[in-house]
Amino acid sequence: MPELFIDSVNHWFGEREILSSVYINCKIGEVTGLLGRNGCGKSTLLKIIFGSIKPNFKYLNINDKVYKKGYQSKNLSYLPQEDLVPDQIKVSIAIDLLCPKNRAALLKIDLISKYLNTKFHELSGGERRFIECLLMIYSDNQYVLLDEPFSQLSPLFVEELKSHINQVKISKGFIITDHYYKSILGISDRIVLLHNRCNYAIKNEGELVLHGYLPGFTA
Ligand SMILES: Nc1ncnc2c1ncn2[C@@H]1O[C@H](COP(=O)(O)OP(=O)(O)OP(=O)(O)O)[C@@H](O)[C@H]1O
Repeated sequence: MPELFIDSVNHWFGEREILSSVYINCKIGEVTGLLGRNGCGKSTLLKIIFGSIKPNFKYLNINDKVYKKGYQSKNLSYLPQEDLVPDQIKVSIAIDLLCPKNRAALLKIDLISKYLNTKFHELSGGERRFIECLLMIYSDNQYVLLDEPFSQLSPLFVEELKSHINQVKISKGFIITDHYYKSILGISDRIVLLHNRCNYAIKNEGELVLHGYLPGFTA
């Protein structure tokens, strides 16, 4: 099955080791949920996969080909925590640039058709985030990295976004991180926790307590 995986990720910021022998993957048809405490290195890991941070070491493989930077595969979309599209670009132009093959599907979405001729800086923070997430979900690429897609969104937008991810995931692989952990648990086929610089495969919510991500009861 086609797959993106990154192995043996090692990264230091100055004297501090952030990631140590980290592995994460996603297959086509799958959502991998990435959880972890503030500052544990989730965004750094996504940036390393995309290629905007050069780590001390990593092995990145996308569809059986090795890459130095994920974006060089021309098959990887990445939503950073920050704004994605420049302020002065209109929604319609962003669709042409990022999702030409899926324009028709995007035009069926109410908020997109409403704001087609609107510039990104004229949208509210949540509207902008929602549309930027959709641009990545419906991008022409097979693999999609989403860094905190839900955090600025009202509950209805969160549900709508989850439904779009479910609709397209048959032909795509996602790695998604967010602190709306219930949404991540709900939408993911697998959960990876970053903790103490390492990755852990998580089988249930109890293990998130065990590893200190969720608060738990002590005897
Ligand atoms: N450019 C940088 N230079 C030095 N340290 C950095 C840099 N970027 C991030 N860090 C540090 O690396 C650690 C991991 O940061 P990162 O943004 O990857 O965490 P995160 O898991 O995404 O956190 P959050 O959930 O709060 O968004 C943090 O302690 C942060 O202070």
